[in-house]
Amino acid sequence: MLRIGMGYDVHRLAEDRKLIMGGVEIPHEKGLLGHSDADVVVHAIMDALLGAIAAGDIGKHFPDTDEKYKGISSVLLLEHVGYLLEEKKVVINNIDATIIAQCPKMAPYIDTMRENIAKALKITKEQVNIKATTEEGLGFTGREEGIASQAIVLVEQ
Ligand SMILES: Nc1ccn([C@@H]2O[C@H](COP(=O)(O)O)[C@@H](O)[C@H]2O)c(=O)n1
Ligand SMILES: C[C@@]1(CO)OP(=O)(O)OP(=O)(O)OC[C@H]1O
Repeated sequence: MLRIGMGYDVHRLAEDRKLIMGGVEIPHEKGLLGHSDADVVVHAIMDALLGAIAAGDIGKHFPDTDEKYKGISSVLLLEHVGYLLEEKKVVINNIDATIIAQCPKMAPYIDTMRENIAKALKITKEQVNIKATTEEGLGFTGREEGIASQAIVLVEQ
C-alpha cells in the first residue's frame, strides 16, 4: 500500500546560534533557535515520515521538555524515525522538501544535505530532493525573522 505524508516547521533566527540545515553547518550571522539543533528541513522531513505511518509528530516522539534532546543533532532523530519505519516494514519511495529562507543561499549546500538525509535513512541521494526559495522579502521569512520548511514523502508498506 502506498502512503503519503507532509511536514511543515518554522524556527526563529537568533544571534549566537549555529545555522544547521540538512545536517550541514552553514556560515551565517544568525542560526535557528530550538531545543535541538533546530534543523528545520530535517524536522519537516521527520514530520512527513511520521505522518505517512500515522505515528504523530516529532513533538510526540522527542518532547522539547526532555533534557536528552537538548542541542541534539536532528539527523540522529531522523535516523530514529528511519528505524520506526523499518519496524513497520515501510520503505521510502521519495522525499521532496522546500526550504523557505530569504538568506543565506542554500544552493551550495543542497547536495551535502541530500547525502546526509539519505545516509540517515539508508536510502539513495536520488530519492531525496531539496529545494530552496525566498518569499521575495515578504512575511517573517522575508524579514529574516525565521526559516520555514515543507516536506512531502511517499512510502510503501
Ligand atoms: N535561501 C535560498 C533561496 C533561494 N535559493 C535559490 O535561488 C533560486 C531563486 O530563488 P527565488 O526565491 O528568487 O525564486 C531558487 O530557485 C534557489 O535555487 C537558494 O539557494 N537559497
Ligand atoms: C525537535 C525537538 C526536540 O526536542 O525540539 P526543537 O528543536 O525545539 O524543534 P521543534 O520543531 O519545536 O520540535 C520539538 C522537538 O521535537
